[in-house]
Amino acid sequence: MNGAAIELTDAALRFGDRTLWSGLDLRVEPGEFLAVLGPNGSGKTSLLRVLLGLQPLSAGTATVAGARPGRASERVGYVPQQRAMDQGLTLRGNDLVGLGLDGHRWGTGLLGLRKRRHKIAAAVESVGATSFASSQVGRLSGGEQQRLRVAQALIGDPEVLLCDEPLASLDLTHQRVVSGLIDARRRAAGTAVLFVTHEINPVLSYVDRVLYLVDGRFRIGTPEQVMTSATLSQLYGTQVEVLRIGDQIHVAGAQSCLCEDEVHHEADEPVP
Ligand SMILES: Nc1ncnc2c1ncn2[C@@H]1O[C@H](COP(=O)(O)OP(=O)(O)OP(=O)(O)O)[C@@H](O)[C@H]1O
Repeated sequence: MNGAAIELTDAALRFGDRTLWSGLDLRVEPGEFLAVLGPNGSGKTSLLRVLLGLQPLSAGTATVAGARPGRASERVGYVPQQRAMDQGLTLRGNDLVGLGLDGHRWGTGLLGLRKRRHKIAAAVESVGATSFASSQVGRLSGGEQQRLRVAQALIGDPEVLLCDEPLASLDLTHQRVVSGLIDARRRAAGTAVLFVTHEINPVLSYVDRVLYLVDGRFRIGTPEQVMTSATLSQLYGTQVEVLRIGDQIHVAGAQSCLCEDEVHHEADEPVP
């Protein structure tokens, strides 16, 4: 792919009187890992919705995988937040992953079906899900379901991977597995990753740059540039302390901020 994987120019998003962000210039390169951080309601998911073509910008322009948002969906993968699927869901893991394939590309003949099956098996194997991919997804654990969602998002070999808090409600082990899979793909295939998260620590070693949104303001830069007491205090408009403990970053003092220390539990209950 020539040029940026994602490009926003002087982009703004407003709902009524409220400006979520404006004057946003962002260029994400192929293979880059960009973390999008910010408190609840700062517009992280809305940014993803813009890039998916589900939400028009109020001003400015956006390009994703070389096209207007939503126009190149076969070149864009999407990993949603982990949510336990209905236990009664009889869809099998392999079929869930297969939903990520563009049906037209494979045809309906025997050859097409065989190629499709191989492609699904390879995607399932790449996320270490072979042993449970023929089970009904409703009976799988949250971590297993999330691995299948990553396989579904990656099976079409996307140029851009959009992730909406894919680690939320996963335990630490599965956070590592899922984020490691995403990192491995962008290194191997040059997939650009835009990763919305409340917690930077599970992905800190992968993050090239951070887009940090707070109440209409934002900062873009490397974690070293953005995750400092001075920068976050300025963004939040109040004193915020950023502490580096070992290889982790802890943010203290920002009201409803990063929630770095929030404990996540594996979601067992279906979320309505
Ligand atoms: N279509 C819409 N119409 C009006 N307001 C909206 C719409 N979509 C989102 N909002 C508002 O925009 C704000 C930002 O929402 P968004 O979901 O993007 O935040 P977020 O940063 O992802 O938050 P969280 O961390 O809680 O998931 C919220 O206050 C939300 O209510």
